[in-house]
Amino acid sequence: MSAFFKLLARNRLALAGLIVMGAVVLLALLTPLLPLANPDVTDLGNRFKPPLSEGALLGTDHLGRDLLSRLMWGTRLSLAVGFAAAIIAATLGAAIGIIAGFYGGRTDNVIMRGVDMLMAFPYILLALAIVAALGPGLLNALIAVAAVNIPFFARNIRGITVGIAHKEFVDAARLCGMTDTRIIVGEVLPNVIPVIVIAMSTTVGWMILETAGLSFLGLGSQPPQADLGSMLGEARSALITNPHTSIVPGAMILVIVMAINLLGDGVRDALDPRLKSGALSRPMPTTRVERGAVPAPKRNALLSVQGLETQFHVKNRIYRAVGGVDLTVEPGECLGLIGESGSGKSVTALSIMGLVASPPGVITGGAVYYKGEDLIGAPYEQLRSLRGRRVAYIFQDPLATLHPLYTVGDQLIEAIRAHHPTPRAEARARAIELLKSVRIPNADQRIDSYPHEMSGGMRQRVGIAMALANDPEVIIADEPTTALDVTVQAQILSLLDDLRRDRGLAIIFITHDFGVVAQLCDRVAVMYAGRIVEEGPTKAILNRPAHPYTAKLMACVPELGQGRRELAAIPGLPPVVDALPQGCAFADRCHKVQDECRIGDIGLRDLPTGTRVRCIAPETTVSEAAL
Ligand SMILES: Nc1ncnc2c1ncn2[C@@H]1O[C@H](COP(=O)(O)OP(=O)(O)OP(=O)(O)O)[C@@H](O)[C@H]1O
Repeated sequence: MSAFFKLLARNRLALAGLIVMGAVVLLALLTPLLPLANPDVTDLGNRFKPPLSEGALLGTDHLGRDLLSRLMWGTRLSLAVGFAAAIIAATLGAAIGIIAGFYGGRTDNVIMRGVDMLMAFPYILLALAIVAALGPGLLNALIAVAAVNIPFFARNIRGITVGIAHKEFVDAARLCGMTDTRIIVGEVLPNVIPVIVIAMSTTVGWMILETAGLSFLGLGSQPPQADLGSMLGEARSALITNPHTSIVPGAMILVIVMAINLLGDGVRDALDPRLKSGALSRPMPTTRVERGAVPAPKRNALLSVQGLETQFHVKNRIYRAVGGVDLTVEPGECLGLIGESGSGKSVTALSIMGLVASPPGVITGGAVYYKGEDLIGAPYEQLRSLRGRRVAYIFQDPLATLHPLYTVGDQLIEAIRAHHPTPRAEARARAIELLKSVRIPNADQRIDSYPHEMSGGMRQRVGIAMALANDPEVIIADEPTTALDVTVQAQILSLLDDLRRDRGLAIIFITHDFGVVAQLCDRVAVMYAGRIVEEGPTKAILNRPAHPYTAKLMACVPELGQGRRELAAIPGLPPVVDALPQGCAFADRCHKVQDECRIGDIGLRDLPTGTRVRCIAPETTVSEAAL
């Protein structure tokens, strides 16, 4: 709750709305206690007194009644009716929407066609018809306003419920044998409540206006009772001669509706959890860079990452996702980047081309040298010309990266023409060639398929074809085979292996899977809590893992034909990256932990096996390794 208020307070307009609305509601609540004149007592001798007159701060109306007093009592009534109508409309509309969306089929059809019929009438006409049928009066106006707003809530909530009713957690609740009522109350309702609150906060102002409208027409509050609409209605005849009688209630309506709308927008933004990490704010075209000294290039590698540090600044917390990573990759070489989920592999890969979304991402240190040129902090135009053309990415889920409404051919052609303006026919021929090179059968026809018409393996090949579209020198593949079955995975791996041999591609291959590393990678870097803990030739690491974490990771992998062996899961969880411990981040989970492991910064040190390890008591000791 306090997080909600903090978020709300960050939005200055919403905060202003909250303060104004709070003051208006407080005044309305305190009205009976304030020393105000009786709002209904007429005094014809004192008609139309101007504002700031003695005994009448805001003047008097056509019957000599005190305008300040009528304004306070009228505001109280208008707010009460507006809020009551909003609560009634939200409750009934949400109930109707949830039932229609949850049960679907005929129930949904019958209910929603009824709602459609109500929505077919203009709001105010429908409200007028209801009041005409029930008779004028404030209660009937409230019923009319609530009734005309029920369809709005029903439609909104039904749409949300349809999506939720088909989610896995609802299926799981059904499988547990829960009744429909329990599923609706326990699973569906908590998910739609934020939407109801948001819809209410943005419509309550509208309902206050509608009630005022009915009172203005004489169908709401009846004389002598004052509400804001009836005050305006009564002042209509003196609009020119005594404008203050209209301005006073009119200004109050304006203030209330503006304040509620600003507050409603703020509530909506604060309730959306994606906004907390800046997900809906427009990301910068490249990751924000705030680094100190820039490390000099160590050697002339094709791509060399040095001391890379990337953080996420979310409110007052700092998540150190990447804490000083060094990597190099040469033409024709495949470097595996392996580690548990959350170890910082993807953030490292995305930082290379400045693709980490800012906000909240910030590169706080290090350098990325591509052919000796530092890419961190490079101008957007330079990065843009390198992205896809020199350094290309393949992501894990091609269904999420391919556009669902364009054919794969269109998307390939766009990728080709983004860097090399070529005639469309030529680009199409090249796209077919690319599809053939990733072994898609019937490439000439498949080019006109939409992503959903292809299998997962084929889509992933399209992703690879797109990465190859501009003949890049480096490909960064972020778990491209995780979502695929083993046969397709083997095909994709052999395809990548052939490509790097034929074209001299450098590949950084991110994975969880040591099997994949063994098959494809020349060298491997093991990441833990944002740092490389072991790095070296694949064979050396697979034969003699030196870091206890690497050894434990490998012990988790089942091996066919190796007899019965206990699969040792690593106890505990990786540390949270906004509170990393001193010394070795793996210490709490390590079976060889000593006091020294928790002190200072442990650096990477070379072992005679040709690997480097960040551990003071490696599994393979120097003398052992030298044997
Ligand atoms: N927008 C964000 N805000 C805060 N923290 C983030 C954000 N994005 C990533 N992180 C954190 O950065 C760390 C590294 O994430 P990253 O995605 O690089 O892990 P990973 O090793 O690639 O995991 P996986 O294998 O599951 O993809 C994680 O602890 C994650 O929680």
